[in-house]
Amino acid sequence: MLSIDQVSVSSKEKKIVNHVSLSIREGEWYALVGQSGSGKTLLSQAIGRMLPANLQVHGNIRFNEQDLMSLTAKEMRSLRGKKISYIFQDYQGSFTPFRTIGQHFDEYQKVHDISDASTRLNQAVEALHSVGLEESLLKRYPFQLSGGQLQRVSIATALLLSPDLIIADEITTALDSISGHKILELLARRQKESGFAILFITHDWRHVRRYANHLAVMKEGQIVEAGQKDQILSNPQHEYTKELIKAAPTLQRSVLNIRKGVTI
Ligand SMILES: Nc1ncnc2c1ncn2[C@@H]1O[C@H](COP(=O)(O)OP(=O)(O)OP(=O)(O)O)[C@@H](O)[C@H]1O
Repeated sequence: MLSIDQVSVSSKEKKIVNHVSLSIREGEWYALVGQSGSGKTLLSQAIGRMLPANLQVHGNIRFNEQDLMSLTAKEMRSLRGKKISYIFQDYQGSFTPFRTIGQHFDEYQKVHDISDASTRLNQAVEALHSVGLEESLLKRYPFQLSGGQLQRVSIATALLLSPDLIIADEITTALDSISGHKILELLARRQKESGFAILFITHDWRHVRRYANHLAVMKEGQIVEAGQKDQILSNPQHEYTKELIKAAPTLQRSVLNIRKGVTI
């Protein structure tokens, strides 16, 4: 469904993402890991044409047989949210403090041409229920919600229009570990129900181990290794992947388990 072919992202000074290729299939949970600054976020922003204005992108990005690089800005805006949605680490930044949660939903729906007010309300209530939240939250302001609740609202909004691909960029980093765990369990449940694919950017190997089917390892703007998660965890080829796995102590046990044939 998503095919990235020889994509580079450059500033005037340097190439930051360097000829990256990867493809994500329907319903897949595709993890992208790698050191800080390796270009994971910029690559994910390039997909939705959300890059900062000082950066240029080259290469081919196809989504459901559509060439994303050739879409107009308007076509791209309509595709974002409907077909490809983002969930960010900085969920606070996704909300305007003086607007209620209901007004956030309403605005998002209006941008996507849902013109009937009662349809918008019903859809928002259903979306909140689907992430385990009460309808009464619609009247509240973002500061009246916990971090976990706000991130649930972000997920509900991202899933509102039933996209085919969710891009989730370190979505649990700002949460405590229990809230983070609940958020990922929720995302996994919604994925089972709806069948969307996820590009999942993370530093946490425990999350890779638990949720991903596929894995790509990025270093200094390039993908150094990609493949089925179990295969890479049990038999990493690149030195950098080996180093990363070694640096994640809890993963060591899991790798041993894979080698012994225990499912992780
Ligand atoms: N607008 C920009 N102009 C120039 N360089 C940028 C810009 N945005 C990001 N960079 C640089 O590009 C590199 C890659 O950034 P990116 O945010 O994609 O890394 P990352 O792998 O997502 O890191 P992290 O895991 O810390 O989020 C970094 O060195 C960053 O400083």
